[in-house]
Amino acid sequence: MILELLSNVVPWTLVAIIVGLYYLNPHQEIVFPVVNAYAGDIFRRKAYREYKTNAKRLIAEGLAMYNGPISPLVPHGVKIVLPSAFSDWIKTNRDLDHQELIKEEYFAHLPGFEPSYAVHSPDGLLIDLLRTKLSQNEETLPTLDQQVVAALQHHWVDSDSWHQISWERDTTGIISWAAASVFVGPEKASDPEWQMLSQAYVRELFSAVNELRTWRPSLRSVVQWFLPHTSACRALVRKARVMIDEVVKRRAEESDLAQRQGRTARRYNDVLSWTSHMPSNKLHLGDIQLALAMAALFTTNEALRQTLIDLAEHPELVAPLRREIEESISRHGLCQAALQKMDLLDSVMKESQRQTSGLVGLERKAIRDTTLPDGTLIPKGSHIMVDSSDMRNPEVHDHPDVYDGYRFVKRRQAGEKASQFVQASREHKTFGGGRHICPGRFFANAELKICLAHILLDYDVRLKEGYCSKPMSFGVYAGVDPVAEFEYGLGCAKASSTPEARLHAVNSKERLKGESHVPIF
Ligand code: HEM
Repeated sequence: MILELLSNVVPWTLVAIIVGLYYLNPHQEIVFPVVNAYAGDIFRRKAYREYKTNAKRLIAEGLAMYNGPISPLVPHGVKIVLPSAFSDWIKTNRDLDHQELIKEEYFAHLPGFEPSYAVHSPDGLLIDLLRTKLSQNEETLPTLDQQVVAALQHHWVDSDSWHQISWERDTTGIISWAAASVFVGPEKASDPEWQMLSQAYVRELFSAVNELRTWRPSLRSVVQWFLPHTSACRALVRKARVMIDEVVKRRAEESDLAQRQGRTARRYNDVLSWTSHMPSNKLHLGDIQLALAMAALFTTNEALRQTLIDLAEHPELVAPLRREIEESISRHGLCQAALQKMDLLDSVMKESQRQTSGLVGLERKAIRDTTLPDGTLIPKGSHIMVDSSDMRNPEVHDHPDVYDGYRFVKRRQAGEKASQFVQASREHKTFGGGRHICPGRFFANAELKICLAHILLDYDVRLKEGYCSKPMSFGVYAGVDPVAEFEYGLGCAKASSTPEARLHAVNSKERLKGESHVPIF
């Protein structure tokens, strides 16, 4: 009886849900011709598949069909419009593959960063992470800067001739490896499977956020089971949990063995180890890892990319920066104290941040009716954004549109208290502010300085001749130029200069690698 009832009701309920979803689907009207919208593809799974496997063909066919902007990628419901400049770029880029397209995907998703999706650091864990130093019995584990060197050696081409960067591989790869060495530990930092997984999760999550935003809030909890990016996120979470459980198990076995042999077990100093020993933690350790990757990768990567582009555009900064780095590391190697002495590098990084954050930043939702001191009422549920235009305000910065690597050194010398990279202020809100100010900024600072120190001492950088890079604006947001034609070479400029200069470069490289020093993490 019950079965009979169910068999009558269930199909009709399903049909009603599907029809309802179809008509309620609030996908926005797309102004430009869409090249992969298929009839009946409600959840855009087919569009997603096409995008994943045939993006190159989709774009080529789209461009052949329409001579103007197209929206080739809609699987997640986000319009990715390729204006003519991009069309040209795509036409001339000989080997466009999925990796290249990810650039478009990710810059279209910049607005996806919402504090509500960020992990909150339980018990100040992250702060601990960022401040802690290694203790004695951990010297066998690679330090953060050794991991950066390994990542650079792995990803960047070791050649004296100029080489065009692949942003996806050559910067995301470094940042992700460096961050993983502190988050998940040495076992997985360089593991390509973990690298692919954590980077894919970040991409899928931003896409999923945008994908969900195209549906009414009341439907999101249902459609999330069917949408491609949310499904991909769930699959990646499952995989991450398995991988992290394996590491935890292996560490436990290693510790048991050491105990049985009467040795002191190796002590890991990474988020994985800390969270696994934290009784109050109720989250799966794999979930914490993914949440951290989400908060740390995109943001730090953008900062590295913009700084590299600015250095390439301002070669006059390179020599003083190299000098500063060499002087700072000459006594103790690349340690925390050395990083603190790199004032110019700090200023350059902050100035580069100013280039892409000059518009409007943080997004918030009012959780109750709130009246501001001047009487303005912000009704509950309103989405508000914090105006960051002071970063480009001539009353705050002299010649705000000019890139000045020394800007924040000068402000610091003039007695300004909030001019360091990690400091947030009313005028400079790239790390947010108040209770939720980014707890990862100290780590980002160290990671970026270490990466840049190695890059500056080992490589020469430049933009392809004639290329002029500009940050990209997306509505109220700004992001790093995703297609900047940036080149690097192992001592190219030095090779073409004097033999002494070349020797000097080699010496710096050896000094960075060889000297034993107090590790940072
Ligand atoms: C240059 C790199 C980075 C930038 C520009 C950045 C920016 C931000 C911003 C704007 C927020 C929101 C703050 C607010 O709501 O007021 C935030 C939050 C957060 N960031 Fe970062 N971040 C960076 C790197 C990192 C790194 C490396 C980590 C991890 C080690 C991290 C972990 C977090 C976490 C956990 C939060 C949430 C804090 C909370 O909600 O209480 N961030 N970040």
